[in-house]
Amino acid sequence: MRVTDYPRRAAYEAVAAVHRDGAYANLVLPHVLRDLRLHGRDAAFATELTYGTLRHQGTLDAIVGAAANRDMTRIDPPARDALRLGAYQVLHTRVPAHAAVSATVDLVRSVAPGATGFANAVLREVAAHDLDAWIARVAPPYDQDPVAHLAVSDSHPQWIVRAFAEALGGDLDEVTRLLIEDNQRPPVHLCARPGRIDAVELADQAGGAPGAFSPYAVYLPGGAPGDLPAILDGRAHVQDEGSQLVALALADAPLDGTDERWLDLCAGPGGKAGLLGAIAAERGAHLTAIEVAEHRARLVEQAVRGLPVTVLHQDGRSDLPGEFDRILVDAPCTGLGSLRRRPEARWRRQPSDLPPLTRLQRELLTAALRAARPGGVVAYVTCSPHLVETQVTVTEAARRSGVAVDFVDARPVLPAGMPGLGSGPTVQLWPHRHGTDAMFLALLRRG
Ligand SMILES: C[S@@+](CC[C@H](N)C(=O)[O-])C[C@H]1O[C@@H](n2cnc3c(N)ncnc32)[C@H](O)[C@@H]1O
Repeated sequence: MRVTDYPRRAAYEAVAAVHRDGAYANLVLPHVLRDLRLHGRDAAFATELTYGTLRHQGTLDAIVGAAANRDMTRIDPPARDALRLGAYQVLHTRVPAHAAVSATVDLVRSVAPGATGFANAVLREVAAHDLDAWIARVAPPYDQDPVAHLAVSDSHPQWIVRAFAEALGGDLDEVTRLLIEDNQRPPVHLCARPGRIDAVELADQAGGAPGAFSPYAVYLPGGAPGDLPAILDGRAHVQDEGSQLVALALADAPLDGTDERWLDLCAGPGGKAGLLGAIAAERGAHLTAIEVAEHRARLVEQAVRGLPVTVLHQDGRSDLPGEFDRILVDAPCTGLGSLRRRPEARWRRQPSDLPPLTRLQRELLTAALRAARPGGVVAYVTCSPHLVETQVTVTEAARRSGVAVDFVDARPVLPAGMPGLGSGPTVQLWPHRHGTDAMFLALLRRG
């Protein structure tokens, strides 16, 4: 393989590892880039190819399958992944079609030698039409079946498009904007830890800009923020602005009486515990952070070093240590609200994931409601907008908890002037409305 093709080779290795080994792109790609010694523009191109191909896989598969005149499942995995990468370059990048085709054929020659001629013919057919023309050919007509059309045109499984449409009240224009946003490279957000560094100073140091909503958010134009001094010494951490906002909403929810004992029931890896711990330090409160997975409990310990936080490695559904004034339930969920950040997640998640997750969510929220002192506040949070994980879980847990529960309107607790917060009392944030992950927030007060 020519040296100039190492970025494509890297993207192929990463995409193949995702499909073959169940790898996560964000974890495997850095290893591949290191092994192939790719930096700078080559690494950026390999990253763009990997993430873009995985995000657009639904659309690409429909097109490649049509161009090959056979179902994608009948193409051997190495040739299949190489064709996806080639089609991505042809249809979604500025790489000239002839260069994309010949580079992909070179790649196929090394990973699936018997399929070289086939790959050449299929990619030439792909390159014979532009993306819009292909979508018109392969997607069901929008006016007959808009969900099926959007699933192909904007590369999401149908069940996810349907779930988004339900959460957005059936507004298909908004659904389309959301799907388009899910296919973009997400910005990196930092959180300037209260009392440690302010957002303006962090923005200056990082070459970013202060966020629109969270007073602690900084937007970065790109790059890897891990080596910033403020991150290395614990004054800041990487965190989506929506995650900051829901944690802040718990800290700022109105409360009568004592306000010293805070609980984070699902703390790993510790993003929200880091922010809440920094606020607790300023207010003289103490946070207990619970996490059931041992390695994630260790990550929480690292994230809260120097803060008034006790980390407990245990199941959050039982033996909670006493009564609390404020409790965060950042529940395990499908993660459908952060598909921008995990390009393969949409193809891995299945509707069958929902029943066990929603049971766990109900049990964790019930345990939290029972552990809140009378008058205490519980924030239930998911990074999924799926109604079954949001409204249904909250309503069911409140009904079955055996304690009196009132909803607190979450909208006035969020920063003034935030648009698109709906009719309350719960709040759903959206990538296309707020530039955040699609975080859900319900604030509940124990009677
Ligand atoms: C959405 S993540 C929390 C993210 C975290 N709050 C943050 O901001 O970094 C959910 C966490 O709940 C943990 N978890 C799952 N079941 C649990 C249980 N029964 N008790 C406590 N934690 C649990 C998972 O291991 C996972 O780390």
